[in-house]
Amino acid sequence: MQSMFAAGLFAHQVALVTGGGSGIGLATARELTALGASVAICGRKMEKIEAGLAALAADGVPSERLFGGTCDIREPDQVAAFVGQVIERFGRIDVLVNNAGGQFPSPAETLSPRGWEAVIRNNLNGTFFMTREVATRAMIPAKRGRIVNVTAMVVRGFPGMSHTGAARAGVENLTRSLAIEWAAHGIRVNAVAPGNNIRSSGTAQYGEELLEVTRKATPLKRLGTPEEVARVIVFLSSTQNDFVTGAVWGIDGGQPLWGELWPIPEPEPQPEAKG
Ligand SMILES: CCCCCCCCCCC/C=C/C(=O)SCCNC(=O)CCNC(=O)[C@H](O)C(C)(C)COP(=O)(O)OP(=O)(O)OC[C@H]1O[C@@H](n2cnc3c(N)ncnc32)[C@H](O)[C@@H]1OP(=O)(O)O
Ligand SMILES: NC(=O)C1=CN([C@@H]2O[C@H](COP(=O)(O)OP(=O)(O)OC[C@H]3O[C@@H](n4cnc5c(N)ncnc54)[C@H](OP(=O)(O)O)[C@@H]3O)[C@@H](O)[C@H]2O)C=CC1
Repeated sequence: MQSMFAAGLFAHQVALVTGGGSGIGLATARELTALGASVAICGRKMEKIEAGLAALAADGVPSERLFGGTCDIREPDQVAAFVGQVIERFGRIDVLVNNAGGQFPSPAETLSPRGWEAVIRNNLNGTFFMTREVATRAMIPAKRGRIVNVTAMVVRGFPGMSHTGAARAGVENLTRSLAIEWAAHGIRVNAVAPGNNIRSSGTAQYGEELLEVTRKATPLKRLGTPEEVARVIVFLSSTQNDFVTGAVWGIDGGQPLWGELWPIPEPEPQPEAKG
């Protein structure tokens, strides 16, 4: 794999990538390890983690620079245990990529309280639990760190998936708050917002038909790749942009600027206000 970054950019550094066993997370882990980082990946399913570790090993990354395990980011005890294992294994954490997340399509009016909570917990709570754990145990004591949150393109709301829209908007705001709170600790906090138009293991679950709708609604008229998202994550994770913090960078082929994202039922015209 040819990298656009300088060889050894992450030498002697340690990165933790949540959801690193597949898709954007794995592409990020591959780029970071190619640049010399030691990487820890986690997810709920061990088979995905094993597949991710195998892909990294096949790239030629030595096993002493790899660590993986199960951790559901929604569970603070599991988060604490995993972060403890990473620190025990590598002694430090320089970079945290909060990539784990996901949701399901549902109109707001039929979304159950448990369905709403499941998605808020998965995307907002989990990101906060992991971030606080890594910051307090590794980054704040070391007075250095870079955190990159992976959200989604929510500037136009997220009709059909309002739960994730709310959660991701929460993560974007958390990004800004922590960028300020932790600036004094030498920690930068940024986010990337992939469009709904990245072809990945994640979007495969939504089917080709919806992906074609999102492609057509993209000014660049193509889908993005996990590697294109990973390169921006890696740039923000590096020391090459030390004056960038609290930013949310879109990777979306111009999608927020133009076009119908996906069909929603045409609303009945509303009566004009009287008086
Ligand atoms: C019409 C608009 C469609 C827009 C499509 C746009 C095109 C693509 C854009 C894609 C952009 C984003 C891409 C990605 O995010 S890639 C990542 C893809 N992966 C996923 O999204 C999967 C992630 N899902 C999960 O991890 C889990 O399903 C989740 C954590 C969300 C929930 O798991 P959990 O174990 O907590 O859930 P439970 O089974 O305990 O259920 C809890 C309640 O949630 C309800 N639920 C769960 N799944 C569904 C479902 N598929 N549909 C409806 N409701 C669901 C469940 O019923 C429970 O509630 P109740 O007890 O009340 O029944
Ligand atoms: N692809 C796209 O177009 C877009 C993607 N995104 C976001 O980008 C991120 C990566 O998505 P992508 O690579 O496409 O999809 P994937 O489904 O391949 O990646 C999601 C990863 O997160 C892990 N994960 C999910 N929930 C949890 C949890 N509670 N605890 C720990 N790990 C978890 C999954 O592993 P496991 O199932 O084993 O837990 C999986 O490895 C996600 O947050 C996604 O929502 C946002 C916008 C668009």
